[in-house]
Amino acid sequence: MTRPERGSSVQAPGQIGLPPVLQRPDLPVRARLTAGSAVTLWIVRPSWLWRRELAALAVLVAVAVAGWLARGWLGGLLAAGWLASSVALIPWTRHRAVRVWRRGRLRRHWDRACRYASLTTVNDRIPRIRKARTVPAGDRLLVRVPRGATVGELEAEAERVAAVLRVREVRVVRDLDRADFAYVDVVRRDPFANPRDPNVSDPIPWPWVGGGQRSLRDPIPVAVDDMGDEITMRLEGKNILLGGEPEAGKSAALSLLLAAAALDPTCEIWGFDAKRVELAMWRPVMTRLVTNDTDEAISTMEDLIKEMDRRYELLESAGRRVLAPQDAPIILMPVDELRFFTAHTDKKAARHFNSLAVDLVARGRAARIIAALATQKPSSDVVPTSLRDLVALRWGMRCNTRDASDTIMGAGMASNGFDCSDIDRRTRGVGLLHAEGSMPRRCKSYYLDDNEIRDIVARGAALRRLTAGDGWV
Ligand SMILES: Nc1ncnc2c1ncn2[C@@H]1O[C@H](COP(=O)(O)OP(=O)(O)OP(=O)(O)O)[C@@H](O)[C@H]1O
Repeated sequence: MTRPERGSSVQAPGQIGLPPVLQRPDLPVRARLTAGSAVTLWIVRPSWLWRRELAALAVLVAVAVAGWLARGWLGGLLAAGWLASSVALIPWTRHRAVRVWRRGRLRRHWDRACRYASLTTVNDRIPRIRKARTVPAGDRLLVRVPRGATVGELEAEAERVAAVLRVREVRVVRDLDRADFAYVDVVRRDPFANPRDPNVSDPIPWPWVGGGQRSLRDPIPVAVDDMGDEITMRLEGKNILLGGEPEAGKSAALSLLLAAAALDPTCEIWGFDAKRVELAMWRPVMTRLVTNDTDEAISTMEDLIKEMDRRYELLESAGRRVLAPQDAPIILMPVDELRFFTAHTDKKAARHFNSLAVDLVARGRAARIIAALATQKPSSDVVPTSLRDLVALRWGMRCNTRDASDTIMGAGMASNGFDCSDIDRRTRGVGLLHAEGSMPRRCKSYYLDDNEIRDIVARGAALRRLTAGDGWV
């Protein structure tokens, strides 16, 4: 007999003239309720889920009974009151009690959500919470799926689980080493929304703001994700593309990379700034700065390509494939407002710039030349696919459309749920950061104000003078 499709209905044979009877043959037949299963269903399972609360109640009752036995009913009342008020008044016990109660409530809600989402196995097991921690956006759980189930099934029902839990979203990511473990993010709120004034995006200070010398080879802290975890970025051997609508926070994000480069005195910065004011503050630590002059931009690009070829010749003559730190400095090439150069009205100049940029981005990584390209118009005429696909790191701030989002994040990303046009316009600096080998993460960049930038630039310039051999700073 062929099994009808899930959710379909068939007409049962009935008497002629009666309305058709719809059946749901796909519904599982319930087992008969025995005394044992009733006890399990209505007593054992709820008691297990309430076990911590029941244990606390049992202790309270035991203390009250002890008091009653010793001093009568007044003694019982006083003993129970003393225990309850001690737990409530001592901060340590109060926090612990609240935490235990919250965890218990989370487990009960999770249990109910999994059962409503039909995530039970044939022997009535559901994915179990092994660890839980509270994060700014809600809860992060480590969940183990029971035998016979897969993490994929939990992922497929994430939306249903979220609806039962009454939260914004439930995200499921399988553990790389264990197929039965999954990280589940229960997103209850937007941690980047400012509850005091939703129109103001509260800046998060950059952890390296007050520090001394740094290396661009180290992981650079750039953002905090919505689970409260810091996101770092390794720039060496990579390129990065930043895109988003005006005022979305691209220049602020780019300034973090510039700040890290400024604090590394061995690093050279060759900047392209079509708006003239975005990189102007960094001029003291820059080797070259091109503004809105396409001819100069092209000749600087050509110089960079010459430098790249010189580095490859050096490697060839030394019989090596990898450039050592002492061979040549890292060059950071920030471009603020890519559109001005790649989609310039002088089509010939724009084509020339594009071909140089593609060559530099394609071959520059091993020669330690890092391109950091920012654009406020993420469209294919501004960011040619031939250029975008060579860039490993993508950072999409709020975009106007799904297409614009896909131009930065990659084709099809928006329909897979990674859509920068979903980001709230008011939460400036929030975006999706897509690093190689991982899924894009929603995050908010750290922020440097003008005074902090001035301070970092002064320190960077002093470090450069010191490295160049000047005895004074
Ligand atoms: N991470 C952040 N935290 C807090 N505020 C931010 C953040 N990033 C940006 N902002 C706010 O948004 C404003 C615009 O940021 P920014 O200049 O970086 O945007 P942009 O995308 O480069 O804009 P444009 O394309 O017009 O140059 C900043 O002046 C700042 O007030």
